[in-house]
Amino acid sequence: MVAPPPAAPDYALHLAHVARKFGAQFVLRDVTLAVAPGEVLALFGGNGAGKTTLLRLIAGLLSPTRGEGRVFGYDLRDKRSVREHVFLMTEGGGLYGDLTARENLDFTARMYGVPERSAELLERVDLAPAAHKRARELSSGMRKRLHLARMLLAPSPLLLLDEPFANLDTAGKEAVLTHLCAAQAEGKTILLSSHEPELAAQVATRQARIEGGVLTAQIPATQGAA
Ligand SMILES: Nc1ncnc2c1ncn2[C@@H]1O[C@H](COP(=O)(O)OP(=O)(O)OP(=O)(O)O)[C@@H](O)[C@H]1O
Repeated sequence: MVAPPPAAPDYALHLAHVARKFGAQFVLRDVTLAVAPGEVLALFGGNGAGKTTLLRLIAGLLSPTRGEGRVFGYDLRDKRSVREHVFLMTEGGGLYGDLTARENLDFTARMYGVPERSAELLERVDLAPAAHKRARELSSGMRKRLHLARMLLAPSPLLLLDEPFANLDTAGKEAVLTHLCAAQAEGKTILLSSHEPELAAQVATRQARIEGGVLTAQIPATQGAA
């Protein structure tokens, strides 16, 4: 049975002993995590450690094999409510390849029920010249910029960002940092996975590392993650 959300949840995200396996292999074995509203948590871990799996699970795209979790008080099993509170940015998801960059943003606005402002957002992420290119014709860095524009459009209070700095040039990485800081200043809660500790540390209020299916370190950002 799915429990109702508390009237005033203390946490943006709360996970208790969450595990997830694919076939016989446990990718996440025992993840317990509490994230307060407004925190920016950077997740580190080697290739295949389970970062994307954890983000997809929090976004309601995967179910935990074991354990419990809540997003703003909503049980992870209540996927519809969870998805209403979460924006997930992953390399593979979220964009429609046959739609142009602009059409993707128009569609995102309609999906969230917010006013369309695609031209302005394409300017903000330096993608205006590619407005009429199909998403599948964009380079990976340009697709990342389009994802960033989608993030700016999303009203979701919890942002889950899978490697937001990957495949970007220096200016693009700076732009991501600027937009993340702005999102945090607006009160958003952010979980981001990264292989770039120096960049992530510039915006993270806390850092954690996934290793062997568990979170091995949850430390304040100032102490470093490596
Ligand atoms: N849908 C799936 N079916 C089977 N195995 C999967 C699935 N999704 C992920 N895995 C496996 O789970 C493990 C963790 O993958 P995941 O993508 O979460 O790692 P990651 O930490 O994000 O890695 P990277 O840093 O390389 O992006 C990998 O061994 C991967 O092959």
